[in-house]
Amino acid sequence: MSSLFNTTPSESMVKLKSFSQPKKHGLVHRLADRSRLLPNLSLTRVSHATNEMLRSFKSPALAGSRENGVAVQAVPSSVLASKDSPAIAVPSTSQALNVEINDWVTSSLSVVVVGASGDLAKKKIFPALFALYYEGLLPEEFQIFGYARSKMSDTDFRDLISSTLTCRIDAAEKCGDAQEKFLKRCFYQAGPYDDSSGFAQLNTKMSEQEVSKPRANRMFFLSIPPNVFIAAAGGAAEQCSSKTGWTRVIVEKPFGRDSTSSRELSDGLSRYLREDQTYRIDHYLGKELIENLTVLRFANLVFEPLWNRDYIKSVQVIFSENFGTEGRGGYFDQYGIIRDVIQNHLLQIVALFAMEPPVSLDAEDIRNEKVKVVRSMQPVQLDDVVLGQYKGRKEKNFNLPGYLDDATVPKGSLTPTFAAIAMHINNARWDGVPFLLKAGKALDNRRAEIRVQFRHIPGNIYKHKMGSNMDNTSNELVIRIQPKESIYLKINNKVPGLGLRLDSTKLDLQYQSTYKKELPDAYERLLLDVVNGDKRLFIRFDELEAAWELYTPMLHEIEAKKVAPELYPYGSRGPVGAHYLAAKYNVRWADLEEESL
Ligand SMILES: NC(=O)C1=CN([C@@H]2O[C@H](COP(=O)(O)OP(=O)(O)OC[C@H]3O[C@@H](n4cnc5c(N)ncnc54)[C@H](OP(=O)(O)O)[C@@H]3O)[C@@H](O)[C@H]2O)C=CC1
Ligand SMILES: O=C1O[C@H](COP(=O)(O)O)[C@@H](O)[C@H](O)[C@H]1O
Repeated sequence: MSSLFNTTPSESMVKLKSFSQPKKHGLVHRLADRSRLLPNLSLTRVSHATNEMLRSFKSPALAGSRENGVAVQAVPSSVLASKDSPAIAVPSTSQALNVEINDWVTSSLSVVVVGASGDLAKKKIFPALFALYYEGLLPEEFQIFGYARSKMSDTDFRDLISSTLTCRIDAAEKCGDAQEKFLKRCFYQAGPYDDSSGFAQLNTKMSEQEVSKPRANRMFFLSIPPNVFIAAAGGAAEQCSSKTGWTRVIVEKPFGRDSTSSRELSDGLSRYLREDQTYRIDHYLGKELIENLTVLRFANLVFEPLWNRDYIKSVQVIFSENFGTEGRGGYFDQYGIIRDVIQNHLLQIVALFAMEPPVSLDAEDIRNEKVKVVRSMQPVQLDDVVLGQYKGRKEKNFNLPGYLDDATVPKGSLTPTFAAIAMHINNARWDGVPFLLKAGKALDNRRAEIRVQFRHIPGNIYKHKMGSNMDNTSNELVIRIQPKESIYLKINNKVPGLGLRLDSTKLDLQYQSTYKKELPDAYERLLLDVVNGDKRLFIRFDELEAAWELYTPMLHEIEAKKVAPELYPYGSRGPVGAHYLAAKYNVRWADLEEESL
């Protein structure tokens, strides 16, 4: 427990700061917040966790409040000397403070990548950290520490990171110099995950670098297989918790295999970390178009009134990849596509899509609404599930391997690499609207999108001009998450000319041509949010529990009955069974109707 949790109210003082504007969100606003407040050493970002903590003091004078634009921040008296010109002093306590202070004048930031030799670290984490550094979004005093069992010197580690860094096309200026400076801030410590000795050495190494600022904030990314999550969290928390600032830990999925294992994992982690320190990442929540989903819904009058069972006939959330499990078969076989993609990424999208308007953009308000809608969903029935597994395909010039051809996949595995699922939300807004989720590997293209099918136009006076297939004439809203990020609305329009002929065309927002800016990777957004203590895009423990409750009985049934997946050829459109599932709900998979990307 942090010392602030242990201190009595009298040992802390409360700092009041007036904000003339309401709390803002988004990268630009966060930057604005930071630069606006940087000169003022009393800058503190008031997180929900801090407010919760303040409320728990139960003293009206000390309780946190945001009323009338006044944010209240608790700061230990040992840190702040005076209300107006706070002199910063190193807290005398030897315990971790975990105070929510992001004051980069007085604090340094250390980012520890546990599992630094691994695939995710190289593919996503180091490039994202460099992008944030290049954009000037990290504090002046920051350093990166790699931790893994592999033996490496600092130089080897810098070479490894260097091979992962690229410069953005639209931000290549002085990028080489920035890379060099970035690499000088990288250090490596080898050690085991299940023994605290290595973490103790890491702590020493970190402390040696964290000398220029009185406070050191520490952020850990557990980029390791789940069997070592708890041990590594324990080692990191016990040996490396910051004694002067906050300590936050990012945990990657999989968060268990079912309700029971997920709860065990949460319990294990909670032995070392409080919920407010734990950041469960779902990188789909960091994607630009997903971040935009709530903007689209709640900042445009035209959509929200239609966002219900009266106007929407079905919602489809589609994820497809045109490559197999290449290289990750060992991991994948223990999970399968439902646990790998649907239970987390696609369900999170559905929750954001279908939730009621939150009271505010505060992380807890959003997450409260997400939990509510997930808990309104029916647990998935096996009748509403179609499973598939890709098989090899031989053509004249190439040979595409099947899932079972992967040497790391057990012979005869029944693990699905494709699933289509119908879900139902039992609430007043969505009663009777099928949510069709589809995810597959080794299909004919790579895409992720949300497709909203609107109902037919009642009493349509143009019916005779529109052809007999009413589905082709209904409006459809498509939110393409990737690639070629876009939002378009299919509408019926008069074909220009003297006659009266209608066709279906698009009101089309293409990000590439409209914004002319390379979009940040999801990990950049999410890592920055952790730095800023913003939990809006991270999964709360009760959300996770509710999510597993929807899928666990069905997953167990599949395993108990040894349900065989329908085979589909590598590079195809997936198993035929998926069409029957859609037909059962009187809809078609809309991605199949459209030209491929
Ligand atoms: N890669 C990806 O695209 C994604 C990964 N994830 C999740 O992120 C985490 C990291 O993924 P990824 O980087 O692919 O994982 P890796 O398999 O590459 O493992 C990361 C590191 O952990 C160590 N390690 C590997 N296997 C074991 C083991 N059995 N016991 C102890 N240590 C081991 C290795 O380092 P060393 O031997 O040096 O200690 C390895 O470099 C996982 O939880 C994964 O499920 C989530 C989404 C996507
Ligand atoms: O979490 C995962 O996501 C990736 C797909 O992520 P994307 O950002 O490239 O769309 C998926 O390939 C992987 O199996 C899964 O674990």
